[in-house]
Amino acid sequence: MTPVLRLVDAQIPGRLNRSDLDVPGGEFVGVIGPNGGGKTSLLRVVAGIDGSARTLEIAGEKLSAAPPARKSQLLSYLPASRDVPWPISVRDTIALGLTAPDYGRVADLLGLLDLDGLAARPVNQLSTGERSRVLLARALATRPRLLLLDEPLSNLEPYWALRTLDVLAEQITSETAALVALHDLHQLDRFSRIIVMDKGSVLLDGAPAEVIGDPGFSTCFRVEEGAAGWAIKR
Ligand SMILES: Nc1ncnc2c1ncn2[C@@H]1O[C@H](COP(=O)(O)OP(=O)(O)OP(=O)(O)O)[C@@H](O)[C@H]1O
Repeated sequence: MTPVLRLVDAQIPGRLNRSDLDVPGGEFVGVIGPNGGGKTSLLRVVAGIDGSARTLEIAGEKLSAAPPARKSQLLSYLPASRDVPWPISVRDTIALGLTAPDYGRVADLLGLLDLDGLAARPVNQLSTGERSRVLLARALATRPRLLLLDEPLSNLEPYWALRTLDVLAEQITSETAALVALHDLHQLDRFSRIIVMDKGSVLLDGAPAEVIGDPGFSTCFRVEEGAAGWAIKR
């Protein structure tokens, strides 16, 4: 079956070393790694924003050949920055994620992320966590084949961090996948696969337990899991 993502020989000079990645449908992938490890760089090359790749195909389609409307059905990219300069409403911000007006879909997303009470507010006047939920709703709007989310859990209160993982897991079907950058090591079991980026390369790639159990994991993160939870590696 055609993978949702096929990436061959991707690189951003000085940031991302030559990397290959195959993501079949149904995968919910956590992308972790130390600061500067290359998580954002990997997401940006897959989004077609930075760098180059010999092959970058989403659901078998060459991303660079896709017209903008098709591109937004193939993938959505949520950048790590939550800055939004526009004084436009939450409802209209979510609608901007769509390729054609569909206020039924916007209403569903407002409900899904508990944003009904904020729908008429200017998005640039929300708190950072509130804005995170709006931008996530916008990223989900087209039901893309591939979700690329850079730290969607940062700035969220515990309830919304957990609920966001539930919402994301519910979006995954056999024909879609998600790559989610995060730092919270307590959430790794929620993913079907974990990729560890270190020094601009994929260091580890596998099921959560396999990756956490690899000796390279604690060396790279300089933390280790003990009876009392994660602690600095001595
Ligand atoms: N615009 C840029 N120009 C040049 N180098 C950059 C740029 N952005 C990032 N880098 C460098 O590329 C490397 C990878 O950065 P990247 O942002 O991909 O890491 P990250 O794993 O997402 O980090 P973090 O956890 O801090 O968000 C780092 O060494 C960083 O300093």
